[in-house]
Amino acid sequence: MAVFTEVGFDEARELMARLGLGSLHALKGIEGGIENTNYFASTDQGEYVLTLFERLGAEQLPYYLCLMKHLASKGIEVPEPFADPAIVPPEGHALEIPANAPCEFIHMVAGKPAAVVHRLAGRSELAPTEAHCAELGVALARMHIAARDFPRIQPNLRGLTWWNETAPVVMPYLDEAQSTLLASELAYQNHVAQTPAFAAMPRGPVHADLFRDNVMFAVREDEPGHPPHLSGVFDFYFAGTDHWAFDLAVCLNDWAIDLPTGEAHEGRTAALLSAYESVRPLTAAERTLLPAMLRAAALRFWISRLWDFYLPREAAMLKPHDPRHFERVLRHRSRALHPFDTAAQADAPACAA
Ligand SMILES: Nc1ncnc2c1ncn2[C@@H]1O[C@H](COP(=O)(O)OP(=O)(O)O)[C@@H](O)[C@H]1O
Ligand SMILES: N[C@@H](CCOP(=O)(O)O)C(=O)O
Repeated sequence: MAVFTEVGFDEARELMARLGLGSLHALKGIEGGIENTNYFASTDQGEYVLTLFERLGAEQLPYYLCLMKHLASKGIEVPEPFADPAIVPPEGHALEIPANAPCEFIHMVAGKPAAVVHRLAGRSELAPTEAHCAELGVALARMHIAARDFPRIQPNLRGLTWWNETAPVVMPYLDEAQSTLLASELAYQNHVAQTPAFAAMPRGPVHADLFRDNVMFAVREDEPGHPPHLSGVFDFYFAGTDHWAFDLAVCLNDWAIDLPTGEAHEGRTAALLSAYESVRPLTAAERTLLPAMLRAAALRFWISRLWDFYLPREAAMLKPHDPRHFERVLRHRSRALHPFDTAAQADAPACAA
């Protein structure tokens, strides 16, 4: 992440003590990421991550933090958030809890809503092999299934509505070819969203940003000297209720893409897909619409990168992502054949692009 908001050592020390996490001895701003302010916080009891939410309001945060808690309780490797013992969780069904009710996982730090979670062991694998993609595919499908009974609902805030709102904001910065691509792809995705196949695809809580840099791999304690395995998934702050196939497409567009060209890598695509399907086979509607979802996922990150690039925020440490990468991915995806077979391409909705 970037450090958008500086946190004083004394304020962090008081928070860690209040949460029962021990005595703070180091607080270090983290350079990766672009959405929130993150610090590694080391205490005499362990290693933690302090996140200050820069754009998200306190009414959206319970969804993310309670989802992480829900997944952790089902044995999915995610950072578990720490509760303020002074806040009593509201009773009743999650859907009946008012959005502004106090949430035990949200703390105020430097005037911003914040969370403290466990620091996951390991490091991200930024040059994934087919084996890494296969581990990711299994983890993603297990996560979808484990989240099925999560009782809260919150739309993907970076979904179709946001694309429609944000495209006109970035359009003035684009050249003619880019404007044409953006407008036609948006029209295509609005069309896809009206189709029966779209309505038929299964939905649930999805991560929606499960890129290489949001997954950790670590050597297992009982396998010293062996290669690292997937040890955890983090950064749930774009999660929302959306189609599982969209989430799968987000992963394929990062893990199974050749970064210099933006083209799909056949072996990594096959590894990720077949591993995912070894846990949860895709439905017929998902198979039909996977090419459209791959385009949707490319469009989503092209728009957000354009937005971050041309309308940047102040930050002490910020490395904006390159929007041209997802423009290239989108151009390839809108030309590509179906990842399963070419016959199924004919079943996909008419393409306006
Ligand atoms: N729970 C965690 N465990 C270990 N490292 C983490 C954790 N959360 C964040 N990080 C580190 O912080 C970096 C930025 O976090 P990220 O959530 O991607 O930020 P942002 O929300 O701003 O995109 C990650 O690349 C990772 O190195
Ligand atoms: N993964 C997104 C950006 C979101 O930032 P993250 O650091 O929270 O993953 C992209 O690559 O555009």
